Amino acid sequence: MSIPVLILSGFLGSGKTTLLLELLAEARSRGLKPGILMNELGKMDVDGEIIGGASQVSVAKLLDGCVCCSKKSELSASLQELLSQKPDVLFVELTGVANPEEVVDALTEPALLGRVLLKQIVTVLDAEYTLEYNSIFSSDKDLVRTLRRQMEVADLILVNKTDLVDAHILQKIEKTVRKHNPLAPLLYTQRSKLDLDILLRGIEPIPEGTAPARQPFRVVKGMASGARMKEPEASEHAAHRHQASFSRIRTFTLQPPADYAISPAKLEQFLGQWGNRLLRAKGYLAQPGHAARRLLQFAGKRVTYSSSTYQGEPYLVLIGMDLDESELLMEWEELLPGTELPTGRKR
Ligand SMILES: Nc1nc2c(ncn2[C@@H]2O[C@H](COP(=O)(O)OP(=O)(O)OP(=O)(O)O)[C@@H](O)[C@H]2O)c(=O)[nH]1
Repeated sequence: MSIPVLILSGFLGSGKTTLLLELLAEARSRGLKPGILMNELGKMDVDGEIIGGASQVSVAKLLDGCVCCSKKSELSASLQELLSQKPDVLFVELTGVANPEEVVDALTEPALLGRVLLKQIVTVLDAEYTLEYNSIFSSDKDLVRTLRRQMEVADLILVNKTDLVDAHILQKIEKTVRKHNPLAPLLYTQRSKLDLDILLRGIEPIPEGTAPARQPFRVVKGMASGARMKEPEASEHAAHRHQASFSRIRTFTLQPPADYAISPAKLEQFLGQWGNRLLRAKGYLAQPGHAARRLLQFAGKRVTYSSSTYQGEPYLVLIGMDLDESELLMEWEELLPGTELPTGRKR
């Protein structure tokens, strides 16, 4: 069974920790055991102290670095540590300058694939400062880009601290938000208070003895006889129903046949065709001329390859927003007939 993950993003001081405290209280009243991952930029673990003092829950902390960059490798290890304590739900609070998709990326590490399920990304906006942060005149480019990204990928947007601004500011914020995310529900909040059923609906205590999920929850296999999607076992269906992801960001795991080496040119053509809908891709694949699996990374529309010691089945994870599954599957099928066996034989 995969553990649902809620990602809390939003700029510094917008109200993420306040929301997390609300979520913890609600989770407790629902009999849920949460695990928390907190990421702080400074060395001082301020929020961890607040949370730790407030509840008896498993907390993992990544200090002095943003998960996007320096802490990325530790993120997967921390999440695994949290999972070993058998939580019913994971809350991940990001630093204000993190892109939520970077965490989604970490959720697709081999050790976590299929053990966690992204439920929703919540972005909290500070009503007092959002317009200023978003203005290209008063903010630096990176900051504006991050803020917009946080809005774009959100499944729910909270405009918080409404007590500090007038109604016309809220209207302007809504206009700005809608430019970047026309779909996500937008709520106005004070002290990050909302009907938390919106976030926790369908998350239930996991009965003792339930086996943890081992398989990727969405496996698409490329096969000579035609691609197919791995269907969940009958017993998994109920779990999948109530654990449905409500996120626009989805991950897909593509598995080429074990001994097919995919040429970089074809792979890049495949990756390039999704435009902005493909946020990131990575995986371990066989490549012509290389005996060992190669690590592929696709980020910011650039592809890089590096050597790896990975010895498992090859796979490619795609992280996309509004990616169409059947379209993806069709194109993946197209890609495979052109692949080459490592020996040079054509398929
Ligand atoms: N006036 C007002 N203050 C708020 C509201 N929500 C949160 N705060 C306060 O704003 C401050 C920052 O809130 P946090 O929840 O710590 O914000 P955060 O996003 O976790 O901040 P970082 O961890 O620095 O990124 C705290 O002092 C909160 O009590 C609100 O709706 N109105």
